[in-house]
Amino acid sequence: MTETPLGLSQTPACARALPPLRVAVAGLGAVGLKIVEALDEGLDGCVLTAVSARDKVAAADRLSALTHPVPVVDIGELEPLADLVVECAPAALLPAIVEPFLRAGKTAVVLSSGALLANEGLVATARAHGGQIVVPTGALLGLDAVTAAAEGEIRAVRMVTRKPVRGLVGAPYLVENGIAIEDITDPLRIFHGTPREAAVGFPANLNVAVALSLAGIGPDRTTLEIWADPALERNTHRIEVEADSAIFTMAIENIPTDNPKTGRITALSVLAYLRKLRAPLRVGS
Ligand SMILES: NC(=O)C1=CN([C@@H]2O[C@H](COP(=O)(O)OP(=O)(O)OC[C@H]3O[C@@H](n4cnc5c(N)ncnc54)[C@H](OP(=O)(O)O)[C@@H]3O)[C@@H](O)[C@H]2O)C=CC1
Ligand SMILES: O=C([O-])CC(=O)C(=O)O
Repeated sequence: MTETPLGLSQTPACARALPPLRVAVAGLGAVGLKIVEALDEGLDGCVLTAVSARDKVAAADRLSALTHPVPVVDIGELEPLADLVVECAPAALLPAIVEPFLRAGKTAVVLSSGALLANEGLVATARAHGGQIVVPTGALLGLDAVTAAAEGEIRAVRMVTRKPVRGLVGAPYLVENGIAIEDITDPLRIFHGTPREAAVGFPANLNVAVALSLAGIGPDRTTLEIWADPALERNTHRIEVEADSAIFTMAIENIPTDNPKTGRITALSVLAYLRKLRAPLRVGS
């Protein structure tokens, strides 16, 4: 046996090791492509077996550098090819991607978590067939602490999101309410409400608020402010939780990907989750 830096004994590889988990990725944008590339480079316990993209020709080009090429198929064809799907596509596609996996008793990792609120039946489908929907921490932080606090009593969860203007333009809430932010010179509070309302008004911008609400006291009791800030370069989220076990404040400044709405840490959160699935030492819940 060898000693690891943790002082834990490193035993020889287990003769009864589980086969690698077959992973499919639906959507090859800022999140999906990063996950695909990392899986292709090798991630313990997982193997990429299929991807889905809107434009298969463009996808073939994006995937041309993969060492282990995988089929590019329509989202309805993914399920037989994998044990788990990572949904990282536009929110409207959530049920079409996730439902076949849940019906087969498999796992669906959901990035478009805001769309779960309009598709709550997916939870019943998972329950009925032994599947599981996983909402990763994504672009946020501390959902382990929030779920722990929810085992006791949480009195309040407040979130304030500040984003650069380019991370918010085009959101339906702004269009429908005639709120123009393109030329603002000072920070502007553009929304004050609940994650349920934000999931409708900002479907591509505030998945994090819905994820937080599902971890804690739900999409109607969590409060949310959204600010457009022309001086910001990063998507920032500040969260305050008051519970009978603890009072805590968390903040994150997300460096955007090529998609200004999406932080770099989002894909990394999924990779961390996948790595834990077959790891002999698992840190964090
Ligand atoms: N939970 C969280 O913390 C976070 C969640 N998100 C959410 O995750 C999701 C993915 O984000 P991101 O990668 O930045 O988004 P992108 O817009 O960069 O990527 C989405 C991809 O889905 C592809 N797509 C469109 N239609 C289909 C289809 N029919 N079949 C397969 N793929 C399709 C798009 O292709 P094309 O470009 O050709 O149209 C695009 O490549 C979004 O819903 C986003 O809101 C993002 C950040 C954080
Ligand atoms: O919630 C989202 O969809 C994205 C987000 O705020 C971020 O990346 O910081």
